[in-house]
Amino acid sequence: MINLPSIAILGTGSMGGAILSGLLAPGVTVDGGIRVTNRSERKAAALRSPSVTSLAIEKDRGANHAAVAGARVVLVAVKPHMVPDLLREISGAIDPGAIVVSVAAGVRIDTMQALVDVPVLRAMPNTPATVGRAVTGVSAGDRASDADVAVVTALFGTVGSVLEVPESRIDALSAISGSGPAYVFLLIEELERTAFKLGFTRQESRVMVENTFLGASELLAVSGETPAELRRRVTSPKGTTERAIEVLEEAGLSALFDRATDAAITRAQELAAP
Ligand SMILES: NC(=O)C1=CN([C@@H]2O[C@H](COP(=O)(O)OP(=O)(O)OC[C@H]3O[C@@H](n4cnc5c(N)ncnc54)[C@H](OP(=O)(O)O)[C@@H]3O)[C@@H](O)[C@H]2O)C=CC1
Ligand SMILES: O=C(O)[C@@H]1CCC=N1
Repeated sequence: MINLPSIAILGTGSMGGAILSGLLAPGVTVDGGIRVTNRSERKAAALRSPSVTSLAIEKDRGANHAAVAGARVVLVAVKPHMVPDLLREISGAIDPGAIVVSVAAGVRIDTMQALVDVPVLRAMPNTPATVGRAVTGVSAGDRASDADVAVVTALFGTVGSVLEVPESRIDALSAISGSGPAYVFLLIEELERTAFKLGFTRQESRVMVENTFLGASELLAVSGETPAELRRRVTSPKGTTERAIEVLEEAGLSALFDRATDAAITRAQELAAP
């Protein structure tokens, strides 16, 4: 059983919504309730339930204020460029004993602590949070206590595993696990496209490729082997896989991943100082 204190989620889109699903999972209780906000009433209405007070800015300009008042945890999950204005808007309504946790890429703790009087922490989850399989990096600012870190760890523990990292590492973590699901989905898309080009139907391509990814992930999870060893077991000496892997390596796959993650880190730095 996980017990969490009252929480407000400001911006309940892909990421905020995934975290909300963790709060609503069996075995999790939130003392004092869950309040969430969005800009549009359409989105807010879809999230409303006996356990969730869901407010829309377009219906009530004071929605964020109302959500934050009395909350012990204020989770900020709007787009990075909106964070400073949002914090300015709510700073007067945040309880003195509350903490702010932001999942926004790039936006630094110092920047946020300059706008509110309470401790600020950053968290970088990923969308597998929706199915309870997130990896979340958590960084605490200098105002945060061990108890604050424990609350945030418990919060993100409802949607997967948590790693505490210094803030200096969070952009790199974001480039790996925050963005990582998109890299995996891109590979799946590409392999499905290739299967279709080789003459399989869309449906056949999907069955083959998606089950290959799911099966390989499951094998990695249960076998206790390294990915390198599992790859070796597929790659028969002088066989067909060896030929395919040679092509990927000759084309510079390793260098491409280095470049891609460097680009994500550079973008996070740009978001820090828009
Ligand atoms: N998506 C991901 O994989 C990850 C995202 N993040 C971070 O999460 C944050 C949100 O990203 P994501 O969930 O993808 O984006 P979304 O666009 O899906 O969600 C943002 C939400 O914020 C709402 N919103 C807009 N303005 C306001 C406001 N003033 N007050 C309250 N809510 C508002 C939007 O409502 P409406 O749609 O009605 O306008 C929308 O539901 C970003 O900062 C991103 O860096 C971090 C890790 C992973
Ligand atoms: O693309 C983004 O900016 C966010 C942060 C990590 C994943 N999605």
